[in-house]
Amino acid sequence: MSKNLSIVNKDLKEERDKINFNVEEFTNWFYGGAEKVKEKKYIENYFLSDKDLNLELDTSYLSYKDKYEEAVRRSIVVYKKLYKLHNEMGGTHEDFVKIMENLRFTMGAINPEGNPFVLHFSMFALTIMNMTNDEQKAEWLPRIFNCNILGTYAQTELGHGTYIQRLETTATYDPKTKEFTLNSPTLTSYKWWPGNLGHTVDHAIVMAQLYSQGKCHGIQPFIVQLRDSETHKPLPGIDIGDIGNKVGFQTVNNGFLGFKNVKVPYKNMLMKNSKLLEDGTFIKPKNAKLNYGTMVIIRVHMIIDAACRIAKATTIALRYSLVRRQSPINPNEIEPKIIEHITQQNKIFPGIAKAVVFKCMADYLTKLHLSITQEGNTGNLARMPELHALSCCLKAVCTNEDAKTVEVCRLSCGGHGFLRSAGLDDVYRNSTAAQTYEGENTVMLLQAARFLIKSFNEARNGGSLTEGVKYLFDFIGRNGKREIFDNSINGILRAIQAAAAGRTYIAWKHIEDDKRHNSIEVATNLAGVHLTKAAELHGYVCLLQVGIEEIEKIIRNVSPALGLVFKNILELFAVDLILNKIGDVIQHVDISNEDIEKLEKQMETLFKFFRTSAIGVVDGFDFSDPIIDSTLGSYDGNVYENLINAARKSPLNQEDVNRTFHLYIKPFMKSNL
Ligand SMILES: CC/C=C\C/C=C\C/C=C\C/C=C\C/C=C\C/C=C/C(=O)SCCNC(=O)CCNC(=O)[C@H](O)C(C)(C)COP(=O)(O)OP(=O)(O)OC[C@H]1O[C@@H](n2cnc3c(N)ncnc32)[C@H](O)[C@@H]1OP(=O)(O)O
Ligand SMILES: Cc1cc2nc3c(=O)[nH]c(=O)nc-3n(C[C@H](O)[C@H](O)[C@H](O)COP(=O)(O)OP(=O)(O)OC[C@H]3O[C@@H](n4cnc5c(N)ncnc54)[C@H](O)[C@@H]3O)c2cc1C
Repeated sequence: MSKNLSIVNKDLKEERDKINFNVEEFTNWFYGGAEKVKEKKYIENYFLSDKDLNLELDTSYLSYKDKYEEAVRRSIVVYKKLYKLHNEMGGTHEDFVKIMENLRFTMGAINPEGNPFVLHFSMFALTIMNMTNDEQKAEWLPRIFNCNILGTYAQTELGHGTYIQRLETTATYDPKTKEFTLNSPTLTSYKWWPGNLGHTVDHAIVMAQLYSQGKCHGIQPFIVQLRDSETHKPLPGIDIGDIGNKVGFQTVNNGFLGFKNVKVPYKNMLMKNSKLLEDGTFIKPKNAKLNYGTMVIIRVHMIIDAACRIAKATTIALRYSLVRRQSPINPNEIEPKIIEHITQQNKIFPGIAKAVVFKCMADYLTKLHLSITQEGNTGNLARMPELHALSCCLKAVCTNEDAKTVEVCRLSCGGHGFLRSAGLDDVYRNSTAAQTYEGENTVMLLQAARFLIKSFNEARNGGSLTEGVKYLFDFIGRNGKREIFDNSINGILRAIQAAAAGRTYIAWKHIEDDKRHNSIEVATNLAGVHLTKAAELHGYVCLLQVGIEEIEKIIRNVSPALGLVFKNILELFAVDLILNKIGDVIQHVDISNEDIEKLEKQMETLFKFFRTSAIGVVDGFDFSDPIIDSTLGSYDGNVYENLINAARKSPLNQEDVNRTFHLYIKPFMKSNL
């Protein structure tokens, strides 16, 4: 890829010259302030400029094994530097978090197919931080942060990923020896999928059914050593390995794991929530779902990941669309930049708006998570179900939108979008993986729908509702009358709320009707399609509601020019949403054909305004060239030079004649068949 930033493609330069707001001001908002941007740039450059990383090597051409080994090598270069930088910065916990936050983006450029240590610093560390008692923290945390041990989160099994109550791994306690014995009684009880498990880590949090005093007490977390600290050989009774090639995440080293009479000391059961006394007496936690806490944290984090993947994909698609010229609109005119085709704007502009609104949602959810966790630490668990429902719902809606948007961006780049060097394939693979991991999206929507149906019943009975679902009262209050549409942002919000509430009502009624002949569980299953649609619409309500609230605040705090851009983005998001959900809206809102045509016209007007701001916004996402890593999306826009340079690096082009010519092709051609 061209490194010369001074020679920017003239079409792209012309676009940047027209930007009428301060791009830096947008960047400062996106990263949470000028200081954070400075930090991000510093940390990014600190790692990416390291020659030992050998980033010139295009790992996509390596074999599966070589890719993994290179990913481990690069990660170790990074982690060594991480500790050096951490010490230089002052060595506090806050410094560590700052570096880790920025590393999330940087690591994508260093190991594009995934990080073989990601679970150590995320789910493993977080579980130990949040589910242990004080002695356990003192014992394990220093070893984790010094990387004396490396760990993962081993929950999913061959037979069960979703319905974790039925995990089959057993941990049987013996009060005489004060040990648990871990076993995998069936093939389906083998752990399957945990990231970094195959050959990288030597420890894991293992979720297993606890048996004590002859009773099963449900799934509990245990810290288990899997490999010898010196030789890295699997310990006796441990059957462990890599699960093989996947659609993506090739270097994450997802693994399998079986136990045969593996002994684990008493102190290794995580005891913050459930407790087991040394004599084997089990003490229930205040809420059994506290043991699911790590999944909730990661689901919350996944919203910002989705926003960033969309931001990256739209940056590539837009920059390319501003330099690619094809197909005159007026027959006698020069070929326009492809962005002039309105359908191209329709492919890319709503995606940019989604990245911004998802970022608002990520900020909101992160704050909510913090406040509900603080309440939890004082023993008040009342809002746990609300957080669970919201994080499930938004994890599903945002990662579904993410995968769809990234794919549309790829399509918007035509043939070149299909090249690996375009940089969209890993983004897409990571997006689709996110639809499955940390809770499969349909299942996540069904969890959110449980909360909606409960809230609907509560509303019907005149009970109280949490803020985010109060719109159900409006629906019930209308008593079967349809919401009257008005074409304002709040009008659009009310329309989507009416659609979400209406679909919740349909699902609720479906269940009530079916309950006459079936159990509640069967009736709920039969209403499943309505339930997932209701939850999805609820997710959009949350996004729009939070988008409106957050963007109103932002507009009050930024320059008028940037404020207009945010207003434009919010309207784009809202109008795109209602047009995409018009079928659901029509069912529950009094909206005329003229209203819909007006919305369609409004979208065109919004595109017109956004046409000049779009490049400023994607530049404002501030992905440096090594991070964007795309022939089509580099800052200089020298797409064609980038493409040919990347092609020349293909291993096949390192010699004029490939040996297969002499081995096979020539003899075949000379054989006269
Ligand atoms: C220092 C580092 C800092 C930061 C790093 C941060 C981020 C890095 C970001 C990303 C990198 C991370 C990862 C890399 C990539 C991949 C890793 C992937 C990991 C995994 O996939 S781990 C495995 C994940 N597995 C799942 O998600 C399983 C999904 N299934 C479930 O969650 C449960 O089975 C399910 C569906 C919730 C059902 O549970 P259960 O059967 O027990 O419940 P019931 O149906 O009987 O009852 C439901 C009932 O329970 C309530 N509830 C359920 N969960 C919760 C909860 N968590 N909190 C509160 N309440 C809960 C629910 O509301 C129902 O209540 P009701 O009965 O309706 O009243
Ligand atoms: C890339 C990747 C990384 C992963 N990393 C980890 C890790 O580090 N640690 C770990 O423990 N696990 C990990 N996992 C496992 C992951 O969490 C599970 O695969 C996920 O939770 C889905 O569970 P499942 O595979 O059992 O799917 P299933 O539940 O078998 O899903 C199959 C189908 O059944 C449907 N279905 C299942 N239950 C219901 C229901 N109740 N109602 C309606 N439909 C239903 C689903 O919607 C889906 O369509 C990872 C997975 C992937 C893909």
